[in-house]
Parts: sequence; structure tokens; C-alpha cells
Amino acid sequence: MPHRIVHMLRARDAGRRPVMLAIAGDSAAGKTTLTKGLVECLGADRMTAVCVDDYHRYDRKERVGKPFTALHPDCNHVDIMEQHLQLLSMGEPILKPVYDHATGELVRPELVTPKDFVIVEGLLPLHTRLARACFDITVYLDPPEPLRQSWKQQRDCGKRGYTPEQVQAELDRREPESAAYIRPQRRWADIVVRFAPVAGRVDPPGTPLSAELLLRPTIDHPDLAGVLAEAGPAGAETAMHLSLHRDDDGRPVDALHVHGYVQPNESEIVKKAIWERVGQRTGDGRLDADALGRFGEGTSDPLAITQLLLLYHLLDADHRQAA
Ligand SMILES: Nc1ncnc2c1ncn2[C@@H]1O[C@H](COP(=O)(O)OP(=O)(O)OP(=O)(O)O)[C@@H](O)[C@H]1O
Ligand SMILES: O=C(CO)[C@H](O)[C@H](O)COP(=O)(O)O
Repeated sequence: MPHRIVHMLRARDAGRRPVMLAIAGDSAAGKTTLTKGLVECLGADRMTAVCVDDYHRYDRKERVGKPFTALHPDCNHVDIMEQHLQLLSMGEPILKPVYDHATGELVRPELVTPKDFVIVEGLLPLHTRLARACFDITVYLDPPEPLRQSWKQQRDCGKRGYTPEQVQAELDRREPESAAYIRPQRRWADIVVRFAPVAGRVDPPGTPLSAELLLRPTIDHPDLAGVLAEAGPAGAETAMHLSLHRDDDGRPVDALHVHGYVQPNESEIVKKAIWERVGQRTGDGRLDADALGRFGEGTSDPLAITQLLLLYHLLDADHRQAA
């Protein structure tokens, strides 16, 4: 079973290997935004980011008239992606294909040498068992569909030269493949992240979105009890609280709610408490706190807190390897 071999190779005592984080989700779900803050916080000298949409089999022109969209596994070199993920997870370099999203062309491949931490983001990083076996931490970004569609409209019209009608037609064409291949990856995530407004609240324009994080017991999460105690008694005006949810399979799972509408000083208390836990695992490395929570032209504390939690997991996985 090839996925077992990856686990065996990665577990054997062969020195340090990169910590691998997957961030999966549909187009414009916020993967690049989440990734960019982490890379800038840890530093590009310590972290490598790879987008697996670079494994598209056809360029934009070639895809016209094909019976599938860019979301379909047949429209991607999934087997080569798997090979490359295995190599990266063992610290080996790859010659990665490159898809230029601005022009829709496949361009010159690039040499990627993994640093201590590797983030792999894209449409299908958790599609196969072998790909999943390469990761230490897996995340699925799950914004409500209307929000994702508005992000895709803005981004594709603003940066990729599409008209609103073209974007809507493409979203409609992709929907069956989103349902068949993208959304099923949610099942394999250790953490499912949903940025969204809180239902029933009317907040002033510009209020950052809140975040709900399902913390599945597939990895060891930090003990948040101390952080929550510092945040104060659970309530609408505190920055964060935990609740018990039923997961898709009916099992109970912790849900962490991070409120975007609270006063900045409330978020600061939570950020400081998590930073202290992150700091215990940092070693000598420097971290740039200002890089967290940035999107487009705005800033968001729920985004910063989500990134901080992922930072904790990355450093914790590295710390355990060193121990
Ligand atoms: N937490 C957030 N709060 C506000 N806006 C956000 C957030 N996350 C993402 N966005 C916005 O959504 C848009 C799409 O985000 P992003 O480019 O990160 O998505 P993506 O999943 O990487 O897309 P693709 O895979 O299609 O390239 C961007 O304009 C970004 O500013
Ligand atoms: O879902 C996507 C990730 O951004 C892209 O839309 C896909 O990678 C290719 O699409 P396009 O034809 O617009 O370049």
C-alpha cells in the first residue's frame, strides 16, 4: 500500500523532515490569503508554499470544449502531484509545473527545495489517500457558498480579466465537480475553517467576518482552557468561545468560535494568550506578528487567530520531531 510506505518512510529516524500542512478548498475560498500570512510570519527562509493548481493538465485554451472543468481530477496531473508531495514530505526537491493564473498558460517549471515547513494549498491536495498520507496537518476552508461566490466574482473580474457573467457561468458549470471532488475533502481535514458573518447580527460595514473552526480529534490541539479563561466568560462580547458540535458523521467535535465584531482589546487578550503558547515552541526563530490577519486591503483578528492556531500546530509538529 503506497500510502503506508509514505507513513513508514516519514516516521523512520532519518533526521529532520519538513512539517507539511495542507490547505484545501474551492476556488476563492481564501487559501492564498491564509497561506500568505503564515509564510510572511515565519519567513520565506523557513517556509515553502506550493499551489497544487499548478498541476493542471491543460491550459485555459485547451480546456475550452473539454467535458470537465479545472476541478476534475482528470484535468490535473494528480499522479505527478502525489509523487511530488511524497518527495517534498521527505525533504527532497522537485521540478514543479507552473500555471499562470493571470494568463491561463502553463509556463516554465520551477525548482522547489522544501524548507523546514511546507504549505500545500489548492483545489485537490487531499483528493487521494496517498496525497493525504504526506501531511502532518490538514485544513479545509469552507466559507458559505454565497460568500465564496462573491469573493470569486471580485477576484476573477478584478485580477483575471473575466466579466461577471463569465464568472457566474463558470461557477454554474463547476458546481457538480465541486460537489463530487472538492467538498468531499472536508472529511479529511483536521481543522475545518469557516469565515462568515454571525447569523442574526447586524454589524456596521467593514466589521471583520467571524470564524468557526471545527477542531477534530485527529491531531492534538493546544489546551485552549487557559486561553478561554483569559478571554473571560463565554458571551457575545468575548472574542472566543468553544462549543460542542455534531460532525457530519454524527460524532461530537469541538467548535471554536472567534468573533469578528468584538472590540480590538478583547481580541488582543486572546492573541496574546495564544502567542504565549506559540512562543514556547518557537525555538530561536523570529516571527513577524504584523503579517497575520491581512487580506486584500483589510485586516481581521479572526483571520489572525486562525493563523496563530495553525502556527502553533506547525511549530508543535517541528518541536516534537526535534525532541
Ligand atoms: N478571512 C477573509 N476575510 C475577508 N476576505 C477574505 C478572507 N479570506 C479571503 N478573502 C478574500 O477572498 C478572495 C479570495 O481569496 P484567496 O485568493 O485567498 O482565495 P483562494 O482560495 O486562494 O483562491 P484560488 O484558489 O481560486 O486562487 C480575496 O479577494 C480575499 O481578499
Ligand atoms: O479554480 C481555480 C483556482 O484559482 C482556477 O479557476 C483554476 O485553477 C483555473 O482557472 P482559470 O481558467 O480561471 O485560470
